[in-house]
Amino acid sequence: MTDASAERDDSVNHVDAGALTALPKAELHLHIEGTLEPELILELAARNGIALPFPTLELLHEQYQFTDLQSFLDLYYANMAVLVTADDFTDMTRAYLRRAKECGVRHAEIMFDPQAHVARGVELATAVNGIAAALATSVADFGISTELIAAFLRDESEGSALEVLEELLAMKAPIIGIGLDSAEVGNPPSKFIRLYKRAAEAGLRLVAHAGEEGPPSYVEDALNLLGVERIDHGIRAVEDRILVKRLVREQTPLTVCPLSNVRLRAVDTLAAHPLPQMISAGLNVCVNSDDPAYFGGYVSANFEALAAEFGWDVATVELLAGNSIRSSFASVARKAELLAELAAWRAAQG
Ligand SMILES: Nc1ncnc2[nH]cnc12
Ligand SMILES: [Zn+2]
Repeated sequence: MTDASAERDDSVNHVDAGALTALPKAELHLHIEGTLEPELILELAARNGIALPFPTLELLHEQYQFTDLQSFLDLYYANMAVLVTADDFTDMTRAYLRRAKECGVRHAEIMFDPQAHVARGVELATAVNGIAAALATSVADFGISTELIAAFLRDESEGSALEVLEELLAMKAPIIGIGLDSAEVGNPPSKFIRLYKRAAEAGLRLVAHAGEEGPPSYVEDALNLLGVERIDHGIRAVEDRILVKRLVREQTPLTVCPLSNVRLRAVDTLAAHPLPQMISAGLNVCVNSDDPAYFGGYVSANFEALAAEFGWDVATVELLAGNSIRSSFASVARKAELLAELAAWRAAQG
């Protein structure tokens, strides 16, 4: 990391860590299974009598060094073995909401991976009901409005995704939309045209991971072939000037996850992250934590690392928080409430 403070212009209104955690924000790119902290993994393993390959905190911590997306996914899926009962899913979700509250998150759109649980023999209803129980009281318990998104595994078949989607619809699962995640390269959006068509027919909102490790053409295809409203990551879009122009013109939300990108080596260092370039280009970007238990921090940690690295001022973090709120699937009234909170935060910064 470069020493951004050495280059700071004191006339610029920099933001301190306290202000960044108080900043009212929405988190739009968050995998609930990626919030399973090592301590909770061990606790749930003990509760469910599951023998883990890495049975101590020390051994588990040693596994958190990733070379790419797949090396992370291997551990992420293995650790899900501890999620057995609905209470396990509820506890995991509540633990996230507790931490999100400390980060100033006021609205969260939470992805879960239904196929990953069904494949382990966990009933779909167990996962859905467990997560939904925590979300049902998120406003009362944590002051956070929430939505749930079912993310489908792009390295599985479209048929498998369609089967699970039909089951979710039949059980009236409280999902607002669908997403697409897991191993990107070699699994283009074109594999999932029927899935997204079915979800759109069912009135669901559409998002997809694209341009994390995959090429800019995956971002374009997610828009053109799947009709997504929001792109998760999208950082490789910057490699295609014409695509950037389109994304700026259409103000397509890109849910960027900087610490994730560094830990999964999508970028070499935070200093080399394209986010400042994306902001300058006029792209509709926001900051998110992706899988915070694996990538060194929750959403405030992302803001803090970025603000330190790039010497951000109040106006920049306000823009990013505003983008997160405006790009959410929250109601018009809720967005207005959160934007008013953001304006109050701005006024308090002087
Ligand atoms: N960053 C990520 N990219 C793709 N799939 C994921 N599943 C959980 N985190 C992911
Ligand atoms: Zn993700």
